[in-house]
Amino acid sequence: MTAALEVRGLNKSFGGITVSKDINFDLRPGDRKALIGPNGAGKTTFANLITGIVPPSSGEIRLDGQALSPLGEPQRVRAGIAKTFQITTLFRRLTVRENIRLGVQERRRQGMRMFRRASGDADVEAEVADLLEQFHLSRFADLKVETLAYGQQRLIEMALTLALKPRILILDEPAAGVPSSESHLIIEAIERLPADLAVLIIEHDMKLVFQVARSIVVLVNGAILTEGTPQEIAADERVRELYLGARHE
Ligand SMILES: Nc1ncnc2c1ncn2[C@@H]1O[C@H](COP(=O)(O)OP(=O)(O)OP(=O)(O)O)[C@@H](O)[C@H]1O
Repeated sequence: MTAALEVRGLNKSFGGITVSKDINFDLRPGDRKALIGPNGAGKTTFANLITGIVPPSSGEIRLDGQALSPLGEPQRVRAGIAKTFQITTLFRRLTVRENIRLGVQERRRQGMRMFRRASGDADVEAEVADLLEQFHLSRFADLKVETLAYGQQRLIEMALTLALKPRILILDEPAAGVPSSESHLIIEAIERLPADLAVLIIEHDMKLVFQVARSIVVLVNGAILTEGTPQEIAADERVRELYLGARHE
């Protein structure tokens, strides 16, 4: 089966520094792939190359065989590539429901422009209710975002991103800043994502990575060191050195 997302020979340099080195990477429908690596390994840059925030120096990224290079960031979102919103983009004084409704309405507006398809308020509300349910946010629906725990705010971000109906979902540090007592909320939400969605998780929290990822890519100095199942990665001496070496010195 053709990969939904194919990255071939991707390179990126900032000035004289190469931050992405000859990256080859596939993401298929249903994948739960994690990208890990030490600070500065180039994980965020790789995500930014996929979403179109930064252009590559060379190489190619294709979605269903189509080169993404002509498309800017908003066009890639419309093509189905979405990265989680950051909390700063939530309207903190609006309720959870109002925030998610804005996301659904925005996607429908885009859709109408493209397909001239009319959609009623009832459809919007039904979709909002489904997203609230999926992320176990229904009981908080009419509370202001600012009153919720940080972990729940990160769930709202995820729900908003899902409102875009992406095919490729990039979760950029979904557990960052979330207290460990709330990290199960994030893990459960990832486990409940639609089965056919292609998911790439960039995360430092190894507990989360090993719990939700079915395959793990290790990036070091901009290059892929190895890719494997969680069991293979956990047993890989080079990876153990990377993560444990410093602590055992
Ligand atoms: N716009 C930019 N201009 C110049 N250098 C950059 C730019 N963006 C990133 N870099 C450099 O590229 C390298 C990789 O950064 P990147 O943020 O992609 O790594 P990362 O693996 O996501 O790190 P972290 O885990 O700390 O977030 C770093 O050395 C960084 O300083």
